[in-house]
Amino acid sequence: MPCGDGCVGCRVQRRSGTSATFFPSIVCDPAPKQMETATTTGRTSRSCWLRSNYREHFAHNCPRTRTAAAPPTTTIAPIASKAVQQADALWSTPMSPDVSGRPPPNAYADLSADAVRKAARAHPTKQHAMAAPKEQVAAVQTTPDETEEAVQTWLAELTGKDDCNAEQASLCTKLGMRILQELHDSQLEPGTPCSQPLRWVLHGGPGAGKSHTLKMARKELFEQRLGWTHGIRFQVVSFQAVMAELLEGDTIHHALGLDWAGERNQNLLRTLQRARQTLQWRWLILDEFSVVSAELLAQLEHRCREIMRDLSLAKSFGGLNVNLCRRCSMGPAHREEKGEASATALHGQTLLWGGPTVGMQGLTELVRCERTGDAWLTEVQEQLRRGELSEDSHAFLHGNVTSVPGSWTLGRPACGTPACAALVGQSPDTIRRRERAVFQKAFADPAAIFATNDVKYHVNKRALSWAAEHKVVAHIAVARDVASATVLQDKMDIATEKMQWLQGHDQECGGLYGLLPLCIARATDHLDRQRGILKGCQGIVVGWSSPSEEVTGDGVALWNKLPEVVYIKFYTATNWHVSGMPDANVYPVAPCKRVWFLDRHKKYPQQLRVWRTQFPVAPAFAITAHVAQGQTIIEGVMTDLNIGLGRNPFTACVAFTRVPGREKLLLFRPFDAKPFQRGIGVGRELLLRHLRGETIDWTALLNKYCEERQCCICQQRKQKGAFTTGQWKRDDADRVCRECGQRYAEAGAPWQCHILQSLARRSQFSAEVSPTAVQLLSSVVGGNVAPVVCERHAESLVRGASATDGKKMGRRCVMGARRYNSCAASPPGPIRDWPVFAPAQDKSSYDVCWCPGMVWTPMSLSGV
Ligand SMILES: Nc1ncnc2c1ncn2[C@@H]1O[C@H](COP(=O)(O)OP(=O)(O)OP(=O)(O)O)[C@@H](O)[C@H]1O
Repeated sequence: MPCGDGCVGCRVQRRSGTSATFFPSIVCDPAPKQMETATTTGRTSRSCWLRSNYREHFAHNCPRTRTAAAPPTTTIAPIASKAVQQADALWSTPMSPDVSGRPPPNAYADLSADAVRKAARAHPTKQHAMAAPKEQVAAVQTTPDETEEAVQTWLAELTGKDDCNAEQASLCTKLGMRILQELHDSQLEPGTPCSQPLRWVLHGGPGAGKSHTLKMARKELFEQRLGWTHGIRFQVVSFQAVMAELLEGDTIHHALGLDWAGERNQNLLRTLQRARQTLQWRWLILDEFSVVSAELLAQLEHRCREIMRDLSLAKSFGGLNVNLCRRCSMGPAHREEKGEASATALHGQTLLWGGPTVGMQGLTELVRCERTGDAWLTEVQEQLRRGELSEDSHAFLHGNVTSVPGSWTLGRPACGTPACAALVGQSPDTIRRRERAVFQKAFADPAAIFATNDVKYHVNKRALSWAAEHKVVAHIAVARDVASATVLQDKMDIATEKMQWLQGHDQECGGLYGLLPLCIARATDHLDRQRGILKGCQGIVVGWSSPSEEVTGDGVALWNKLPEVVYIKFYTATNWHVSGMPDANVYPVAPCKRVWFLDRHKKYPQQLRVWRTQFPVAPAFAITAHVAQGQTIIEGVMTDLNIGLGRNPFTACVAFTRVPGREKLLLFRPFDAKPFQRGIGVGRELLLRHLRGETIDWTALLNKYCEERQCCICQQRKQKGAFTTGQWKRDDADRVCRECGQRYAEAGAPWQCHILQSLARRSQFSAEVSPTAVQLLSSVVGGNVAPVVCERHAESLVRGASATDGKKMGRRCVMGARRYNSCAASPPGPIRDWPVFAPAQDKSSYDVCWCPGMVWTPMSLSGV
């Protein structure tokens, strides 16, 4: 993050009273505290950024709106609206007058959309590396280069390589040794037992070079030295398509044919086809497995057993060598069907925790951050990752007072930059203004990475300022919403309604934008696997077939009717060319139609159906952290660490760790340090220790984290989850587990007697107050004392045997009461301190049996 006019080396000094404060990073205008909530309020916040433009346009184009009186009122929660205002303020650059009403040249207007689309459907001129060939030859292929010598030469060269550090070399050696072992095994006599496959984990912090190492091993060893082909001898998979694209691999689901739809027979057929293609797989490399749930890992393993030629059921992953690449970053992004969850999750966990025979055999840890040489940034990244953000780092990030100095040494900025020296003595506001001027210019283009889709949606408003800055007209594709007959009956003013739909969140409208600015775009679907245009793939709109209706003004052109295609130049791993197109990597994207429901929050059946037609792309000014995983973004990143206490801090860390240096990082707004100071769950560290082969004191951990308490009914000791919160918190011995409670509730006897501790039917509780007890109490307090019915307790009596109710009520069954009364002659505790009850005025008000809990409950007696 630069100080002054772009110096990257120092932290700008500013005077504040007697102490010097520093600005290592740039933070845009401090936002009010409530902004935090805006991040978490979800989708209540709506963009109104084009409303006025569109309203005007709509009024001229839709006859029904001319008579429609009131403009639509969009309700925006006050807190959320502040977030919108801030985004608007940041990117509300006025449109350039030069471009107003002047459409940009469209070199693609004359192309025939149909012909181009037909050409795009044909196979790409160059096969994209990522997509596995549709049908591999089933016959076993041998590669002549597959020799021990080839492997050993490569291993020997590793030591002299500049781009391979010691830990990375250690993993490469591991892979190489395994290949040598397999080559050796292939020489053995048939029937001789072979060595165990390698199941290994590669772990490291952000930017440690995990993907780099895997790529190196794949390209240099597998492909160049051994002549292996991806998809035939080895497979690289990842959970998300964008991650897979980065590694030139494939998604887990696609590569292994998971979750196929259709008939079972069809699936079996496809499984057979897949098995033919995977006949010679020897290696499976899974990147970013920290976002893979235990269920999916189990499914993957199961599918490997199904499709691999090794028929031994005892072998995990069907006898494949498996390399899992892991970052301690985010939680699983994937959840499986509930029905199967527990069984498959357990199996998935066994693969990690089960030890070398069934699971992972060990791990290699990459400890050096290779992405950035910025020691300060690396330290802050590590603090964020570990959940141990120091107060000083937090203060540095906000330009607040710190307890340690930055670059200010010996009365001058240590960086020696004149621009930084000029800032000395300036007011904090001036410094901030100048810094903002620097960052706003520098961060006009870079992607913003956010934890959730909601904030990301607002940041995409940058499209208008981007267009103004690049002196082009901002083209907005207006979605076409066709309402079903039920909607037309239900909604009286459909024109006004439609305007509001256009401003809705794309996630709620079939994943298609209502108003879609077309400049920098990102595919929201897999548009063409062969060419690597997958979900999340980025590109720039370069042209379109002429739209029939266009309204221009203020540097914005609204397309009332969508063009047949827009031409987008996609940045894919490999280059390709659609015949008939003037440029490489330009792809025609046609609008698609999706269904969404106005009453989506209602339980099924949803009836208010709307069909939306729009291009399946989104503005690419902002992406979610999940999409950004695994990328190194050298252009810079804008991110938001203001995530609120409930969110996962690791998601925010992903954005923070994508950059090669602090000057490439912009924090969207101030953030609270607390979510980043809560440490990380013990599980992550434990798994690492387990994989390292360290001895873990499981008994001590069980005692600490898996406390057990006894159920008074079944007498079994159970963990917290087996009790309701109230029962778990009980400090007496009458705790009842969920299972017992449920059993008694089903039998119609959910009320617990505090004397016998058993559960009983309501009829087993007497409606009479024991005369012995009244007599006893009267003798103690020296007057006519009668128990009083407490309506509050009476109410709780019928609700069941919760711990709190039980305590208040002192509920006892008839037998329990008898037993109590028989020993009540010598009640525990100082009798004189017993509470004195007002005499009952009207016995008829005693409609509930055991109301005077405080008098009758042994707990109350002993408690006073
Ligand atoms: N040994 C090395 N020498 C030089 N550069 C390296 C080395 N290892 C990795 N890099 C570079 O560091 C950057 C980060 O590497 P990579 O993306 O592989 O890290 P990662 O561990 O996968 O990161 P993350 O988990 O954050 O996605 C890349 O630009 C890569 O080229």
